[in-house]
Amino acid sequence: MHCKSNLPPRFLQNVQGHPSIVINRVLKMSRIPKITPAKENRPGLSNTKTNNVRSTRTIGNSLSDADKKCLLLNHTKPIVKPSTSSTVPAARLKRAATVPSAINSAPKAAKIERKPSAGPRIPAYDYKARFNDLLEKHKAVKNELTELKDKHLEVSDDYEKFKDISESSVQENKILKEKLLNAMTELRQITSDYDSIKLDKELQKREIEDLHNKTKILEDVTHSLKLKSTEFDRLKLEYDDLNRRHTSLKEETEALRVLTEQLKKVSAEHQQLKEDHKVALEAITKTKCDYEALQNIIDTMYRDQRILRNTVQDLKGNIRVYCRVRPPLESEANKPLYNFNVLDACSIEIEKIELLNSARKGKSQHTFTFDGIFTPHSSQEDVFAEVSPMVQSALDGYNVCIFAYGQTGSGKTYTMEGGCGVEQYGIIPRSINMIFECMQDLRRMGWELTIRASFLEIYNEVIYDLLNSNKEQENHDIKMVNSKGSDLYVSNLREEEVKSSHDFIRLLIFAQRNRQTAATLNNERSSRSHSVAQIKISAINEKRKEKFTSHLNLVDLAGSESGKTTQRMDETKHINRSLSELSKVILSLQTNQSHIPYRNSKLTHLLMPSLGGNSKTLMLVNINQFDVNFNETLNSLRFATNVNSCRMVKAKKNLTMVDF
Ligand SMILES: Nc1ncnc2c1ncn2[C@@H]1O[C@H](COP(=O)(O)OP(=O)(O)OP(=O)(O)O)[C@@H](O)[C@H]1O
Repeated sequence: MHCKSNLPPRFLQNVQGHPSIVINRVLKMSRIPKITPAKENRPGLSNTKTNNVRSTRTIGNSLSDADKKCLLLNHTKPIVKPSTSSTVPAARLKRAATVPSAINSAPKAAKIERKPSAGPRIPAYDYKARFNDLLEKHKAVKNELTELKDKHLEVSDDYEKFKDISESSVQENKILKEKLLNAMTELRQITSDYDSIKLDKELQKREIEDLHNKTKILEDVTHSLKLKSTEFDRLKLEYDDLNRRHTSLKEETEALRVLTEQLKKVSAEHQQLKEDHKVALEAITKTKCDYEALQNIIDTMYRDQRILRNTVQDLKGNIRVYCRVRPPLESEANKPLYNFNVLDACSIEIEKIELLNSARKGKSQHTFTFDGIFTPHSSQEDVFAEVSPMVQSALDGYNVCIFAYGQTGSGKTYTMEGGCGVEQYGIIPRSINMIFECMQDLRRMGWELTIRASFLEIYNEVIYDLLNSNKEQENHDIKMVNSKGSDLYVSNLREEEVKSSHDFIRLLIFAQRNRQTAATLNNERSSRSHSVAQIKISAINEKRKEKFTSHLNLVDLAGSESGKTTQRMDETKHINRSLSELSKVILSLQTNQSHIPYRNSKLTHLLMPSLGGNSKTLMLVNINQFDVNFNETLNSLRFATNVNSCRMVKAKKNLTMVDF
């Protein structure tokens, strides 16, 4: 490009437009003898070989970028030393070859131009014509010469310019050649580097491929390892499971072995037992027979015992009266006492010496005889020992009534209910204990017992249910169970089944509390009311086809002393009436009256089944030793003596035959 800028525009135009014409002109100029340019300054005309090289170089200088690239590519080919001729592509050789051929073709064209134009042949004899023709030719040649001279001048100028340009081009060419050589060296270096890089790259590529393959293999291995790991886990679980099963099987086997050994032993023992069993069975059969025989004997004995017991009771009397003297309490130590003497097991003597200044001067001495006397030293157990045959009678099927009679503070409640602790238990809790203890023996003899309990209070001839804690009490009337009138019941009265002594004690405590609450509401009511604990015993013996129902009435009577206030007068009226009615009933029974006035008071009416011929009655007359209560004590003892003098007819058992 640099070259182009140094050429004159016209030349450049020619060169760019028609390179062959320029070359022709140059060749033509080389034939002009006047101009003898230096051989080296005339490009491409000395010999073909040089021309070829030069023209190649010239052409190389004016190579297009594409050719240069092509050339570069040829040089950047792998390091194989090419032969000079074979490395040049055929196309390029052809192009290079066209340059000399164009140069060579220039003289031919000049020759053709100098040929005379073809016209009619001048005969040899026509010298004039030939001369004219020669003149014409001479003119033409002369003109041509002039023309050529002008052109020569013109071309000489161009040549000079071209020469300068050529020189500068040669210089440039040299520089470029050097540059090209440098570039070629660099290129070779780069090519070598490139080749080594390429090799490296190839190697790296192979390595990468290797690595890739290895990665792939590794991935495969990892995947297979993962699978193996999963398989391993599964197998481990299976192994653990199998191990466990193995252990348990081992244990089971061991246990089985032990069991087998035991089984052998047991089998031997079983055989032995079988033989023993056979012997035992024979023994049992024999024992059963003996047992049945014994049972019959026991039954007979029990019956006889019962008969005897009741015979004794009958002989003793169905109304029995005991006297109990309570000891003074610590708080009553300073109270003056009257004298009393226990003459024998059944007689008591009380004595009071009246002061000389009193209206009734002298000694007041009274002797009373009862079925038994309990001194202040007698324990609750001593008392119950005498009472228990009555409870036994209730278990034998008799109606029984046990009274505690006496003035307020004489020890009635203590005797019937008792104090705290088992030792202090009175007749009521001891009776229930005895009933439940005997129940076991009766069960063995085929008796099934049902115990029901109710607690009531009679105050001023009104019945109160002590198992009902409501202030508003329902009406309680004494009614007949059936038309025979042998059995009675109290309407709206709660009756609880008791399964144990504990059940009964719980109910007793509940009844006591209800009675105490009523007492606080109504001044000292507890002392002025009759308290009745009813125990109903229902027994059935399926084997013997017998059943009975008996009542055990345990009565804590109201204080028997006369009242001093108006209210007390009213209470005393009721109490005295009921006690006198009780006395009347007992006397009527004693004298075998056709009419027994049971219904004259609530108490006698209620106790009717337990006071009649078909019952047993025990009265405990409680007295204290206080001098001040001497007269009341005397009254109590007189009342008890009256009762004691009454001897009932032989008691009848409530036994009935049952057809199951
Ligand atoms: N045998 C006895 N041994 C010891 N203490 C007794 C005896 N008898 C009664 N007592 C005591 O005497 C006091 C009065 O007895 P208790 O309350 O039983 O008399 P009561 O006749 O029932 O009186 P009330 O008619 O007022 O109910 C009580 O504190 C009681 O513990």
